[in-house]
Amino acid sequence: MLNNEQAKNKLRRTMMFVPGNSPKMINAADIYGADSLMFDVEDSIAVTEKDTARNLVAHALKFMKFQSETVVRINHPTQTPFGMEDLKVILPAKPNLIRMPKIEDISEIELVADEIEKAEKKYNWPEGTINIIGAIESVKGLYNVREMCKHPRMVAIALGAEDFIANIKTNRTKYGIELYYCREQILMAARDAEIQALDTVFSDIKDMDTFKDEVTKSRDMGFDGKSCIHPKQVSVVHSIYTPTDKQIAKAVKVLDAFTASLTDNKGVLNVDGKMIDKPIVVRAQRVIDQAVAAGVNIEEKRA
Ligand SMILES: CC(=O)SCCNC(=O)CCNC(=O)[C@H](O)C(C)(C)COP(=O)(O)OP(=O)(O)OC[C@H]1O[C@@H](n2cnc3c(N)ncnc32)[C@H](O)[C@@H]1OP(=O)(O)O
Ligand SMILES: O=C([O-])CC(=O)C(=O)O
Ligand SMILES: [Mg+2]
Repeated sequence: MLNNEQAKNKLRRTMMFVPGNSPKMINAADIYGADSLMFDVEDSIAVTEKDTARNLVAHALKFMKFQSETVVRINHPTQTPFGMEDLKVILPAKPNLIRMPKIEDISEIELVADEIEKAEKKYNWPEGTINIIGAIESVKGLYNVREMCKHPRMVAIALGAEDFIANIKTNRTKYGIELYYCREQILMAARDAEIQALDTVFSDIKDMDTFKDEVTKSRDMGFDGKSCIHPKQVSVVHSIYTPTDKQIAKAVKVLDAFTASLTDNKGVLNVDGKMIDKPIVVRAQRVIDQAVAAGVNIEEKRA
C-alpha cells in the first residue's frame, strides 16, 4: 500500500482500460505488464450492464491478486445515477485509485474524497489508502483544472480527449492541433500541484505508427504516461518512456561530474564541451529516476 506522497510518484507510464463487464479481459489483464489497470464501469459499459460490471470488478479486486496498480473508473457521481452506487460497491474492495471521469468542479472531488475517507475509517485503513485520478473531458473542467489538481487526494490528472473534442465541437486529427492548448493546460496544472499528468487514449488500435508518434509527442511535452485501450499499446509506451542507453550514459556522466565538482564549490561545469549547471543536473537526475523506475540497472550501464 502506498501513502499519498508515494502514490503521487509511482511509475504510471501506462494505465490500461479494461471493460468491467468482461471476465475474460479482467482475468488476463495483469499479464500485459501495464503499470496500472483501469477497470471501467463508465463509458465502455452499457446502462443495462452497470450492476454486473461494478459487482464483477469489486469481486475481482477482492479475490484476485494484481501486480499492477488497480484503478476503477466510476460513473460521474452527480451527473449520473450510477456514480455513488459505484463507490458503495467498489470502495470496500480497496482499489488503489478511483478514476473520476468528466470532472468539472472541486465539489465533485470533495464528494468522492468524503466517501473514501468514510471507507478508510470504517475498515481501519490508513489515510491515503485510496487516492483519486481525475479526467478533464470538457472546457468547464479545463477552466477549473488548477484548483481540482490541488485537492490532497488527487495524485494524477488525465485528459479524456474523445469527450473533450466532442465538447469543443471539432474532430481528432493526426497532428493533434485541437488538443494542444488543453494538453498544455493540464500539464501545467499538474506540475503546479506536483501531481502526475497522463495523456489520453488513442482509439485506432491498427494505426501503431500514429500511436507511436502521439506517445513520443506527449512524452516530449512532459506527460508522465498514457492511457491505453489494448495490450499491444502497453509495450510501445514503455519503450518510448524508458530512457535510451545513450541518454542514461550522458546523465550518469553529468551527475558524476556534478558530484565531483561539489568538493571544488563550482557552480558551472564543462562536460564534453557543454555547459552543465543546475537545471541540467536536475534533468539528468530525472532521466536516471525514470530509468531506475523502469527497472534499468544503472551500474551495468556505467560499466
Ligand atoms: C473513450 C473511452 O472512454 S476509452 C475507454 C473505454 N474503452 C475501453 O475500455 C475499451 C478497452 N479495449 C477493448 O475493449 C478492446 O481492446 C477492443 C474491444 C477495442 C478490441 O478487443 P479485441 O477485438 O478482443 O482485440 P484483439 O482481438 O486484438 O485482442 C487480443 C487479445 O487481447 C485481449 N484484450 C484486448 N483488449 C484488452 C483490454 N483492454 N484489456 C484486457 N485484455 C484485452 C483480448 O481479449 C484478446 O485476448 P485473447 O488473445 O486471449 O483472445
Ligand atoms: O480518458 C480517456 O482517455 C478516454 C475517455 O474517456 C475519452 O477520451 O473521452
Ligand atoms: Mg470520456
